[in-house]
Amino acid sequence: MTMVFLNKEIRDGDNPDLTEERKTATFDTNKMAEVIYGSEKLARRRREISQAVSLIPELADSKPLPFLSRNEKILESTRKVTALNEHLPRLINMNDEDEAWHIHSEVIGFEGNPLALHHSLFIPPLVIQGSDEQHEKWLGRAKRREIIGCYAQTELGHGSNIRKLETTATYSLSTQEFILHTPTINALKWWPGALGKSSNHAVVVASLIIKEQNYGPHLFMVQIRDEQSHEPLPGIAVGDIGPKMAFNGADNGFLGFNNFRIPRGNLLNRHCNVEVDGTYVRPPHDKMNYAGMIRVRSRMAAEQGTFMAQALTIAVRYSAVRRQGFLENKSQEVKVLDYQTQQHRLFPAIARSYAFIFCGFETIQKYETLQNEMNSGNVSLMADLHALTSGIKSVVTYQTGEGIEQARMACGGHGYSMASYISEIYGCAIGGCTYEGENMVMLLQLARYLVKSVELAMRGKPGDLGPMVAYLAYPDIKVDLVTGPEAYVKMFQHISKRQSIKATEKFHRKMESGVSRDEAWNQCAVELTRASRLHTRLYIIETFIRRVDSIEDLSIKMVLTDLMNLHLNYELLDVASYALEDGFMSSTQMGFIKNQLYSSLEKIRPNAVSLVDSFQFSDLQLRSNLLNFLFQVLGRRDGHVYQNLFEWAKSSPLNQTEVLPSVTQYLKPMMEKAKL
Ligand SMILES: CCCCCCCC/C=C\CCCCCCCCCCCCC/C=C/C(=O)SCCNC(=O)CCNC(=O)[C@H](O)C(C)(C)COP(=O)(O)OP(=O)(O)OC[C@H]1O[C@@H](n2cnc3c(N)ncnc32)[C@H](O)[C@@H]1OP(=O)(O)O
Ligand SMILES: Cc1cc2nc3c(=O)[nH]c(=O)nc-3n(C[C@H](O)[C@H](O)[C@H](O)COP(=O)(O)OP(=O)(O)OC[C@H]3O[C@@H](n4cnc5c(N)ncnc54)[C@H](O)[C@@H]3O)c2cc1C
Repeated sequence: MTMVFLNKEIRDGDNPDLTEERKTATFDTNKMAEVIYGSEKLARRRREISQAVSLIPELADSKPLPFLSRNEKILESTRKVTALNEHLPRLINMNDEDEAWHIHSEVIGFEGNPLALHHSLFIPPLVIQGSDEQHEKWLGRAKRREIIGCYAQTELGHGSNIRKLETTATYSLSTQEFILHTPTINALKWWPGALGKSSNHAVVVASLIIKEQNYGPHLFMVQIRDEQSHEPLPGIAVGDIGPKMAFNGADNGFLGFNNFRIPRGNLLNRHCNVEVDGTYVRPPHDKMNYAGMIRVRSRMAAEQGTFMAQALTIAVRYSAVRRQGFLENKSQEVKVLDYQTQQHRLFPAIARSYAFIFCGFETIQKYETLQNEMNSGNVSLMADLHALTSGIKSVVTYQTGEGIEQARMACGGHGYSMASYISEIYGCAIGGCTYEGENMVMLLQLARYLVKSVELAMRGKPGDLGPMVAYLAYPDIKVDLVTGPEAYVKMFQHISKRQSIKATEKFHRKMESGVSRDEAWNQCAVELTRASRLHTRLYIIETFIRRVDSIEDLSIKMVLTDLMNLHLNYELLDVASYALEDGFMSSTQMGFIKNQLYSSLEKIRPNAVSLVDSFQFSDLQLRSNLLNFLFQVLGRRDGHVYQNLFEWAKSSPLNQTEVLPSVTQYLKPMMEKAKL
């Protein structure tokens, strides 16, 4: 059998323009995949899983999703995810989250499904916050999918400010139960994925009230629907919140409680507790109940990096088969990928995808360390990781949105068609700017940390600064960018440090002038978010450099060095005004950065297709598969775009009849009337 992803594999019948691209690559895409996914085993397992999935027709879409109604989409995503459930034990290692994530994204894609949140937001908080006894009771059932769950925190009136959640869980001393209640419409849970119609359990976040004292948000395991009839339990109102910008194969929902009682043992109590007599046992960290959110945010860089990579795979392959206009040779139109503007649109985004994935690996590992430490009662790492992941989730989601949108535009008119699949990827990815903490709110969380760090440095205590912010106390020494990546890091450190200090000083000046702390903070908020972005971008650059330094294979190292140099120059150019402002960067250096950037584009050009091929997304994953050629078609590995676009259009329900009712009912009478 032919393996799908051999390096430079040339298949008979592939579009020759793509074949030519694959021949020019200077490296092995399988080896690059090992670097992207972290090991030979992980990369190989992904290929094996993709191969196995492609041989199971029931795991492919049975109809083109853009042509389906909302109900049909939910039915189809549920059909696929339950069919997948049957095959899973044979296809993946059930204890391996990476394999599970990969196979779900192959089969489900970006449209969402009723189990998407079960594994990413229902089981993890149960694991993190539940006691051994609670694991015994619910975890096995959840993992076996005997029950389906979601994470119900956000309310109609409050999402960002979770201290003000209005849903209450009042402890009843007499019955030793919690009484869940939704006092107002605003207090309805609103948004939780898979809550609306699919879940029968939820981890609910509610304000814990004991003897009229409010102890803030806590997590409770709540059964919301009958396990046999699937009807909502008495005292519960639940439903779907309606169509969204994307993710319409999932049923995001609302949930209200009318004095709904749950046993005392349903408070997830690994780290805190309410004893029988109502005594509250505090967790080791004030924000322990927020730990699950750090976990999700720590995964977002890698996740969003792969979202952007999928859009770029589609756009780069398409750009290599799309010919339009002329350069020197007037006898043949050029591939649009040869235009410098097209390269400038796509290549920096490829570099960011790599950067986000590398950075994501680091944050996931950091979270795992935190989790182990928390399990043994050490919460000292929480503040640092909260600050770091708050910044990273905000920067990567925003830049991923930018990158996907550029990918769409790079496909011209066909990018606007749902046949490109890019709008679906965009709709899902851009949600990341909002979910898991609205970006501005999270940038301001990181800013708190930066301001505190600057204050420490100002008080002459640089030794107290953690490694992530040690640079805030470094002296300013001018750098020569020609010397390489370290000089770029130093330049970025200067920019980031200066902005953090400026924002902190402004904040102090406001307070000294008599403005209250909160008001002063708000008056400096834009400057503070700028500091957070710069700090985060610096961190991402550093992770990129660390990763490239660690690579041994020379051919891979060379192409990744080109990509890293592109990243360094693109990022620095983007923030150059900060360094020009105080003369730290000269206009000559600015010119140098631009020239380096343009020369990086040229260097990357012959490897562009192979750099995206290296992500090894299957045609199924890009909804461009051969088996189901009627679906989204722009990113096909074989490059046969046009005939498949035509097939796609022919399959539109509108084309199943020649004369539509809109014509007979309205247009024809209008035209007839005009003739009179
Ligand atoms: C076996 C098979 C398995 C298969 C499984 C596979 C599954 C795969 C499935 C599918 C794959 C398909 C692929 C397609 C993918 C599609 C993906 C799309 C999915 C979409 C899913 C979306 C899910 C979304 C979920 C949610 O959004 S849940 C809700 C999230 N909500 C928030 O994030 C709220 C944000 N707000 C807050 O976090 C807080 O309110 C706050 C902003 C942090 C403020 O909190 P507050 O208490 O008010 O604190 P402050 O006063 O501001 O600060 C005080 C202090 O506390 C510190 N602090 C704050 N938080 C933390 C913390 N977490 N840790 C540590 N410290 C913290 C803060 O720094 C302050 O410190 P200082 O005082 O020292 O400054
Ligand atoms: C696709 C999707 C899936 C989701 N899934 C879930 C889920 O499974 N479970 C769940 O519980 N929730 C879920 N959510 C909800 C999500 O977590 C919240 O929408 C998110 O936390 C933002 O909160 P909000 O809606 O209250 O925004 P708001 O806070 O109302 O934001 C509105 C504006 O106010 C600004 N703002 C708010 N507070 C401040 C501040 N302090 N300083 C400066 N500016 C501020 C914001 O920056 C923003 O510009 C989901 C949301 C989406 C879009």
